[in-house]
Amino acid sequence: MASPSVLILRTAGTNCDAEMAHAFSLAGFTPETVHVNALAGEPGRLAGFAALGLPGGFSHGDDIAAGRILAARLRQDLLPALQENIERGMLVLGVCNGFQVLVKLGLLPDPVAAVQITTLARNRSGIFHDAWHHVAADEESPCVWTRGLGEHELPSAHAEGRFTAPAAVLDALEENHQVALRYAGESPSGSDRGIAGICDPTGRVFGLMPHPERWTDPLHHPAWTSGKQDPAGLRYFRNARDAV
Ligand SMILES: NC(=O)CC[C@H](N)C(=O)O
Repeated sequence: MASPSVLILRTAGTNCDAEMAHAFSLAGFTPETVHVNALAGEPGRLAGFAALGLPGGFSHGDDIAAGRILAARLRQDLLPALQENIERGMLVLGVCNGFQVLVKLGLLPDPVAAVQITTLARNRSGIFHDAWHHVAADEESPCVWTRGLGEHELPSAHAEGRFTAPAAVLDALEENHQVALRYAGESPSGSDRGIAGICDPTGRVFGLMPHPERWTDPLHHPAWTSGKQDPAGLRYFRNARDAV
């Protein structure tokens, strides 16, 4: 079978696009990195891709709030095209700044409604947090990206990672198993209910604050010399490949 293609979306300030493209290619995808200006001029291009990746970084300098400006740009120029392609089965992954964009655009938690009902606020500590920690996937979640992952480690690097929403929204997300990923220990950001990542009701659209694309090789882990390292980050991308 031909290698499925993934569109990696970038704009001014994106800085994790190369790592994300590499992770997808290790899992068997053919990545193509496209600037938002090019895609906005030709939204029909999305139809040629099996998956869409929104990488981490500091899009538009995190001005106003992280992900806010790119989300507004996507709402203005690409929202119907994104919704149509999600509806036909396109997989979507937002990592860190990409998760912030998905949440602020409202593609998470529900791409059909596309209304913002959750946010990623400043970390409770008030500082940029950069460390490895334990996370746990909800095995009952429909999320295709986290299938079979259980508890594992991932690195994070963010200043605005505190997932928060009204209690009724959090209750609904938990009930539907849309909280696909939680911090297993203390949340580095102070997220409500330890939330690290959520998916849409179909499980195909997924966003998370930690960076799976930064752990695709045993040598990426700080304890690599212990020799016990199975790069869990790569499994997210392999799961997507299996789901295509
Ligand atoms: N690594 C990232 O994508 C960082 C996201 C965003 N700039 C923040 O600091 O919260």
